[in-house]
Amino acid sequence: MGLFDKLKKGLSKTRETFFGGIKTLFAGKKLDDEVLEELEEILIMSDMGMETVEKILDDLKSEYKKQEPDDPLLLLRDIMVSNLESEGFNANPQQNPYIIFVVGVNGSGKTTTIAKLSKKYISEGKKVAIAAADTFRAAAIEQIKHWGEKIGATVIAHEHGSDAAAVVFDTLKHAKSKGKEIVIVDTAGRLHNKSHLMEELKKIKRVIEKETDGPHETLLVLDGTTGQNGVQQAKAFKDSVDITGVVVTKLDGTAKGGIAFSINNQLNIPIKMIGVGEKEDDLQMFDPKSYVNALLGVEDDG
Ligand SMILES: Nc1nc2c(ncn2[C@@H]2O[C@H](COP(=O)(O)OP(=O)(O)OP(=O)(O)O)[C@@H](O)[C@H]2O)c(=O)[nH]1
Repeated sequence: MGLFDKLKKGLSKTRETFFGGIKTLFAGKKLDDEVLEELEEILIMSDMGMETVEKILDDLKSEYKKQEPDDPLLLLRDIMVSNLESEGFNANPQQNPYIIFVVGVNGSGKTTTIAKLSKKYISEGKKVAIAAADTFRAAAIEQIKHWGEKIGATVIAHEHGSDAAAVVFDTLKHAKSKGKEIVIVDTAGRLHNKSHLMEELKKIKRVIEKETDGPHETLLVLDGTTGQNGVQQAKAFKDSVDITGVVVTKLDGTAKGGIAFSINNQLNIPIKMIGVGEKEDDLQMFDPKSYVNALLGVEDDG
């Protein structure tokens, strides 16, 4: 199965529940008030966020008048795409080591994301070191070690319960002495309380800043099924560490695929990757056009 087919399959729940209905709604009709009202309802239900829905509708109305398109669905597609911000995969970063700091609550898909990213860099011929800095959970250390072995990345780990910042310090030292071009830092998603967690993340960040010119990327991994709660959670992370990109996972498990727009808009952070299933290839680099095509059931025209 090709990447787009995987994406389409992963987004079938949200397409079948909400977005797919737009095609039928538009078929052979003029975009009059009634059609636009129904469209508005679909978009709101998809968790897109009111502000984005209004912006998309305004753009659609004015462009529809101007362009009189044969296929308004493609016009809507283009407008939706312009409301999503993405940032490509930095395959050949100039900084060495290039440091990717990964944060997010437990269970959001951090480990899967780290494994996938490491694999991608390894396939680009880069050497990868992973800091097992979620020392709060013994299982997390084991899980990341297991992945490291599987994909050929070195994992630097200390004992369960040890100082996370010290693990990061050692990983940076290792990367510099062994010529590892990419360092990925796994972190805890839950400590005794939220402020404790945020303090730990800040401490790790200070270590990275002191030892290198990084972090070069700070990725927040967000479970797409948590909807608006996830967006609130993201704000807390954003306030503590500067998030440079979001990874939205488990989009296959939600009917509300509009959440990607909401995240983009409310947080003002580009989406880097999305997860649409549990298999390795189901975590994809985020491409707004393919995403919207898959939502609307439009063929991918590149
Ligand atoms: N359906 C689906 N499941 C996913 C996706 N991404 C991750 N998962 C699953 O979600 C669960 C949690 O993923 P992990 O990568 O272990 O998450 P984590 O944030 O590292 O969690 P901890 O190990 O608990 O800290 C696993 O069972 C994954 O297989 C996705 O895009 N879709």
